[in-house]
Amino acid sequence: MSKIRVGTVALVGRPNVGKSTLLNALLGERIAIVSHHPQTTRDRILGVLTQKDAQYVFIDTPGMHAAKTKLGARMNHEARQAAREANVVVFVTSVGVEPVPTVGRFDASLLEQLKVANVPVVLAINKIDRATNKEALFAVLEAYSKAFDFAALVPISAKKQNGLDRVLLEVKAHLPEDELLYEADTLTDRPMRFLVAEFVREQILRATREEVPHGVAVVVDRFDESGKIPKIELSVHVDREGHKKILVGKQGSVLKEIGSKARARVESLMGRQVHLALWVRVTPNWYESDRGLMEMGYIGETDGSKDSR
Ligand SMILES: Nc1nc2c(ncn2[C@@H]2O[C@H](COP(=O)(O)OP(=O)(O)OP(=O)(O)O)[C@@H](O)[C@H]2O)c(=O)[nH]1
Repeated sequence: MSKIRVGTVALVGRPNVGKSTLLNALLGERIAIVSHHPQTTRDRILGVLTQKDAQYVFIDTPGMHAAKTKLGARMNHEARQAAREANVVVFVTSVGVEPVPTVGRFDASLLEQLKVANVPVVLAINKIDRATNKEALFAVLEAYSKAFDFAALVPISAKKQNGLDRVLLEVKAHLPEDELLYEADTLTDRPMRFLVAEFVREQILRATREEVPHGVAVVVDRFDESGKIPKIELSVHVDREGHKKILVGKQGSVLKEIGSKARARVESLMGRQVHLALWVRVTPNWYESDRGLMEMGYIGETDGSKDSR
């Protein structure tokens, strides 16, 4: 097989800057979950994009942030790890309606961490579609280029799919020459049951907005493909009784909507009809204990102690 540019690319940035939207736009498929809530992403998602002359293996890192809970510490750890392992980092930041020509405190501290990682970093300034004052973007670019020695600086809109080819081009320039890591038609290495749980979690975050925060975990209890129509059963663990009430809604209306929207996404990805059943269970403080995190699949048996810092 002839050699092309191949390597891993970590998407790093504060919560809510649009990393998952960017990943989905680059892949042309919605794998990562997107919501208005910060810190939607909890796991690293491996998405693979294969083009004629390059294969990009993307890691979608959870937004790095000050750790308040064990789950937070876990996310920080994953993000740093991803940056260390990657051939190239795409550092995503975003601008508002009126772009501010300074590097925020959060971004500055993340960039400090990246200096240590010593990998090429491409800056993607996202959400430029929101900026009414486009001129102000130049000052933003200048501020960032003073703060860090970026391999390239690219203004983008993940939502409107602007600037994405430029990002890929700049990333490709720093990927090593190698043979394909994955078959050309691979989209993700994540098992379908993981994606199904993520799709349900996405719909929960969308349906409940601020009322049910991040104390929610989705676990697949049964994934049975033996029949004509696959049967998937999931438990939704919430922190307290009040959250269960909100999630279920009047006569089950909210849960029904979550289930049917998630099912539609699963069916579209699997290309076939599925049965999907959801149960809501109250499991207080699951995210504050190693055991809880382990049971929900956020940490493995061996790394529990490492992340209890
Ligand atoms: N206007 C605009 N909104 C965007 C753009 N990209 C993402 N968004 C929105 O920003 C919000 C956060 O997007 P996500 O992709 O979930 O952000 P994230 O960085 O993955 O967030 P975490 O999972 O918290 O790390 C969503 O409401 C997106 O629709 C963009 O280019 N323009």
